[in-house]
Amino acid sequence: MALLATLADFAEKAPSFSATVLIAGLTLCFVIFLRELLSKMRKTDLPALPAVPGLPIIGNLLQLKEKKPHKTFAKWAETYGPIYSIKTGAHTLIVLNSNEVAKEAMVTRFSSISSRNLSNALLILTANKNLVAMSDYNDFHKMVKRYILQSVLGANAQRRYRPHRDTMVENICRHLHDQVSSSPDEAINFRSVFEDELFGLALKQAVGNEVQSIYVEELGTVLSKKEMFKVLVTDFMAGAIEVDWRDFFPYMKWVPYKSFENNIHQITLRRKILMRALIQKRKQEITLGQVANCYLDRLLSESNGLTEDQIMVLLWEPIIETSDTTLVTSEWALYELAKDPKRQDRLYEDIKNVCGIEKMTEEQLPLLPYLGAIFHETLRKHSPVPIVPPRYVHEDTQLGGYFVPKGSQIAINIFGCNMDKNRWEDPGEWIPERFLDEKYDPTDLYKTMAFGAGKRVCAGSLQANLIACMVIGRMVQEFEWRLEEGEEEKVDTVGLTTHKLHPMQAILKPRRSSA
Ligand code: HEM
Repeated sequence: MALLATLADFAEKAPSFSATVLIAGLTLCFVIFLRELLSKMRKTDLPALPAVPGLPIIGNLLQLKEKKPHKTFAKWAETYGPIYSIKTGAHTLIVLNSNEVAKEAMVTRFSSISSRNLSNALLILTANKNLVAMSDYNDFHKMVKRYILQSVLGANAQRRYRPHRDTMVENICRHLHDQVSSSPDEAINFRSVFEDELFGLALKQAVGNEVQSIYVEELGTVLSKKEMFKVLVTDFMAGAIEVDWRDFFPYMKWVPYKSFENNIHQITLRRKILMRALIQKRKQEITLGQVANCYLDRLLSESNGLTEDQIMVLLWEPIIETSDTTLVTSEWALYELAKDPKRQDRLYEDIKNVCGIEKMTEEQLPLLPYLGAIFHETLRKHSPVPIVPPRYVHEDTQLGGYFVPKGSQIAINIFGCNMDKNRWEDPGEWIPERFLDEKYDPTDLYKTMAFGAGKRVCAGSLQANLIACMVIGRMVQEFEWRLEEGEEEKVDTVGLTTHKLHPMQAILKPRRSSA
């Protein structure tokens, strides 16, 4: 009111027309300012978030020493509820553990929480957020998401790559048959066979062929496919969980941490050199007129505006994404089936009823709802991406009825959502039948939060579904699976995604001849 009176007083002394305009303008500004202030005050009237008690300066960091924060977060949710805050050094991290609050953050309040907050390691490894999955939500993101969907992950592109997937599945069957026939009583490491084939598929989609080896001029040596896998996949996965303590104390950024920096820079440099060689190889093939219809061809033809470094990381993205989470899902599903003969028999009978003596095909997937249920239950219990790459709140907002201030970081704990006792009966048990309930649409890929939600939902969910379901189904159609003794207890995970720490060892008995 005092401000309004001062304005009136000022107007009396000013020439009448311009004074009226001025008063109107200033009054409008004041009303806007007042509205903003009131809306802020209303927000802060919301209750404060429950906070997990921690220590001064370091907050809850010591409680997160074990490299499986998703499990600690889910445990805290039992005491503090589905949404609470913790302190990670200088930062406030808001942790979401139920489908309701996670969806509110990913869909309803997305516009206030749409940018990424990456660790120092991830910033370097993603060449400053140049991946579709790690970029902020902006024009660059929309453009490169369109590229990857049109060229690799969308329905049309996946139809084009169908022969590659079929070849991959049959190669896996052939390798396993060979191993079983040469040593029938020996346990088999399914992962080592699948990993190699899946990486081959990733290379075919990205650069047009499987590349069994490549001469890398900058290294002066030939790299085998196994060595390429290490440079492009394994090293990144290890680097991504490297902790730089300066992430938690930004005011200490000036302190050098040489061992961390050297390690991450080495990983990035080796990847860059190898990707450059792969790109060079494809460019030579293009000049020779070899058609491949791969992602690189598209990136090169669309490259106006994309730098060489951007093309390199964008091309690398589907290689790492194809090679990891689908493998995690398929291995856990086969582990659960090998442990559970009754459910394995049920799946086998279903496949036999639908396919007879013929090999199962992708066209038959919609006719196999139990296989679909196995896929979704595995995604739920083993949450391949347990925590969504952190988001950043760039304007004041609210979640779950609590005020969430600008500057907070958000961790969406998918594992916590999938273990929520209020949503899932016996969440710790693997019960695929729960997804046969008629409340679920069999074609819905998003029955759990495994793929995220909203505008940043996983772009690779269709590919993941096709590959994992075909691999699980064909493996059970081809072999009877039993865990080797002592395997049942080996449920520990390692890494950024929920990789089985000990690759599954299973005894396989062929159900069909290798022909
Ligand atoms: C079972 C397998 C998979 C799971 C559980 C999974 C899960 C996820 C999750 C949780 C996100 C983050 C969503 C967010 O930030 O809100 C994501 C994003 C993404 N995923 Fe997947 N993913 C899988 C397979 C794949 C595959 C095979 C590819 C590609 C080859 C892929 C490509 C992507 C991309 C490009 C994004 C970024 C989407 C965007 O930011 O707009 N994913 N995925």
